[in-house]
Amino acid sequence: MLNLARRISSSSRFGGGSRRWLSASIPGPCIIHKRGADVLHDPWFNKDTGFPLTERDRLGLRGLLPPRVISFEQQYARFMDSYQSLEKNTRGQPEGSVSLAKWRILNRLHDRNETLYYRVLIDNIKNFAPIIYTPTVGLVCQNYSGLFRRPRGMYFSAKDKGEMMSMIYNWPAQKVDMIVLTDGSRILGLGDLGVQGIGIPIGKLDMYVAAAGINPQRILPVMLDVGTNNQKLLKDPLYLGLRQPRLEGEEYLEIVDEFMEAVYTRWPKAIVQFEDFQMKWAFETLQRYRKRFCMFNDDIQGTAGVALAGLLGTVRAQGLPLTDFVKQKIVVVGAGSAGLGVLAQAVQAVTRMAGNSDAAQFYLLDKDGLVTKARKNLDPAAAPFARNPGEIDGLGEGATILEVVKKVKPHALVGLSGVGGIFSEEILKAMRDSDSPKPSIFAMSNPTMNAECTAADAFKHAGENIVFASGSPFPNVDLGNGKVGHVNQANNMYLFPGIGLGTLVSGARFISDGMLQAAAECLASYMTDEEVQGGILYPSIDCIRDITAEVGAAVLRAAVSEGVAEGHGDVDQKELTHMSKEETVEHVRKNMWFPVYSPLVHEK
Ligand SMILES: NC(=O)c1ccc[n+]([C@@H]2O[C@H](COP(=O)([O-])OP(=O)(O)OC[C@H]3O[C@@H](n4cnc5c(N)ncnc54)[C@H](O)[C@@H]3O)[C@@H](O)[C@H]2O)c1
Ligand SMILES: O=C(O)C[C@H](O)C(=O)O
Ligand SMILES: [Mg+2]
Repeated sequence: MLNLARRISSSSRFGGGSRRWLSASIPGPCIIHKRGADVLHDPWFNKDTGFPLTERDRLGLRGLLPPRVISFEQQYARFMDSYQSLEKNTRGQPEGSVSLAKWRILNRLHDRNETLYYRVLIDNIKNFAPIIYTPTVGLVCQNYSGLFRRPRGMYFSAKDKGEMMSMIYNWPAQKVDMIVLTDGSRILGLGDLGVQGIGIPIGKLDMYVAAAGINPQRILPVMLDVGTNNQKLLKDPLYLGLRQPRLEGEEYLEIVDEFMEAVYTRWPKAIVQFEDFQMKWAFETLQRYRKRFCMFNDDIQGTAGVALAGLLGTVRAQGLPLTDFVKQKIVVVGAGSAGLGVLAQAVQAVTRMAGNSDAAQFYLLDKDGLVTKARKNLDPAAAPFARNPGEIDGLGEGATILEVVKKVKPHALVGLSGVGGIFSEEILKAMRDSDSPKPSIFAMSNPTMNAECTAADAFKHAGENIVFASGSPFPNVDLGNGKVGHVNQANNMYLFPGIGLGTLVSGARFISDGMLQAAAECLASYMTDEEVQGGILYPSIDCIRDITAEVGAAVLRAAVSEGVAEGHGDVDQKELTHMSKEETVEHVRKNMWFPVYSPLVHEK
């Protein structure tokens, strides 16, 4: 519901520096250089029927709107009414078309009135996240060329080589804080969707606004269109991207290099989040840019922190001290950017706890089964996690998931394969013999259809005492007798907004391992013992702004202690250094934008 008691932002509509929030109830003015119909057609300034009469006079709007002024609260209620009517009227219709209808109504509001859009999004994040983010965003990407009405964000294609440095100045905002970039090559578990993958940066940045209060006037979704290898799209007459196979090798890297140079020439303090790149480019670009630019890869690094926080939670759920993490047997299915990122961070955690990684009992499987040192053409990125063939009771190269689960009896089974339903009934039943009293099953692949198993199947086959997490939301499971199987959403949305916000407010030059580790540790320690004992590993998405403020503060403090923070806005590095933990959280919170109608003041 609309929360009128919230604090309001005085500043952010200017795009000029992030001034502190006011606790007073009068929002600061906003300078506007347009008048008349141009104001109504700019979603950033538009208030629809909410323009007060004096403002209508000042901005030349008189006569362009019906005479009655409708308050923000009334507009909000009217939108929610139409949304709820849509829900009622589409009951019983196919889920996909209902979700798309919901996405359309939200998208229309986004296109028309950003203030109202972000306010309803923030207040109803639990209901709307599955529409603007996973799983519906996957469907939107699959149908993007048909759904396209208006552009959002920027598109740089292979045909723009040599032009990017000037093209970047076509973006109308003077300042950009946060960019989410994709090349569309691995969209969720849906594969190569080419230019249609732009839906992902848009959805991620909506989460940045909702969860981290990044000013929406300073976000930029970007599609790097280097072609697609998706034959269906290449043949589709409506496909909006380049009709050519993906660039490879140096040709590909030259495009990404040029884009990165262009971005940092115009906005040297912008943060770039790489999203949904196929594995080879995800690792290569992270390696290539992470010390030169302020960037991170969400699928590798954001996912790793969320998974590690969840896995540490499952140790606590068993009533064990955190240091027992080193004894956990964890099977990860999927050796891509996400699976390898998770294992790398888990190994780092073991090393911190035990002094070295010898104790780690992790098992990695890909499409060819258990990854061992006997693997032909073993991927160097997977090599550190390859087991010796036969070291566990005859488990050899390429052993199946079922064989591995039966022999290893893992404490946790983590799915990051992108393959829906791969945790079969037999595999889930085998988890009943796990060495853990509360076996964990993380079906983290997105969207819902690609989850390794459903929540209901996990509780049905693996038993009621499991701890369950999925990447896309599932409803809690009714176990009968008043008992409920809790579903956690192990999604990087719990970390990337805080990583971005903490980095921004710290003014860090780059994103260090220490900053990422601090983010994961903060999330891991967020839940109480009682909650984790009840199988609840992550906070409710309803309080995503609170957790993001905490994560952001942890990231900021790590940046300060590692000496990479340079300060942001009118708060310099020295001032950041002197803030207590509580003051840092408050400072991060104060930097969050919050949507209200600001008085508009026209300037030529
Ligand atoms: N929940 C989250 O926060 C989150 C974050 C990142 C990625 N993901 C999801 O994880 C999935 C994988 O992402 P990625 O970037 O690692 O993809 P990727 O393409 O880099 O890797 C996929 C891996 O799965 C393996 N695989 C394919 N079929 C398999 C099978 N039948 N059995 C075992 N392994 C198999 C492949 O060999 C590959 O190693 C996607 O569905 C994505 O949506 C979820
Ligand atoms: O986009 C998500 O929901 C999580 C993750 O980044 C993914 O690629 O699946
Ligand atoms: Mg992703």
